[in-house]
Amino acid sequence: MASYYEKIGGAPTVREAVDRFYVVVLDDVDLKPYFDGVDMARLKRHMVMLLCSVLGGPEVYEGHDLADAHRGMGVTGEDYQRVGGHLIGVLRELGAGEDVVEHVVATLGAVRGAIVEQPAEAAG
Ligand code: HEM
Repeated sequence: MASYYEKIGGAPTVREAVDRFYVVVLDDVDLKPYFDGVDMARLKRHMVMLLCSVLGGPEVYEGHDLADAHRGMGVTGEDYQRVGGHLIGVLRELGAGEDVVEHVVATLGAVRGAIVEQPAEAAG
């Protein structure tokens, strides 16, 4: 059975998704300030490896542990939801099926605790 990675078109699709993802994130005025001074080339490289491996590709994630990478940023639950929504949005844009989307949503749920440091101000 084809992996999610193969189904969406492998590394080229993941690279395109990550490029589009950070365009959307940096275009979001609530999120942009987090990325001031960040080496975006390195961040993209790490995000591509992470997403490839999450989707079942052969790439190995070599970035920092997600909790270490985000410690001290004060990422709120609301920010997290927005970032996750942008990622799902670009995956859909690139033709990812619901099975892929569900897998990524589940993974986002699983790593949320490592990244979020403050509760969302309000639900919904
Ligand atoms: C939604 C799930 C998220 C995933 C899977 C994720 C993944 C990553 C990865 C792989 C890195 C690179 C770590 C490294 O280079 O070693 C990173 C760094 C970073 N993330 Fe996230 N992230 C997520 C959510 C967020 C959110 C919600 C924010 C802020 C609103 C954020 C802000 C950042 C910033 C600013 C960096 C750069 C840190 C630095 O280089 O100093 N991330 N993230």
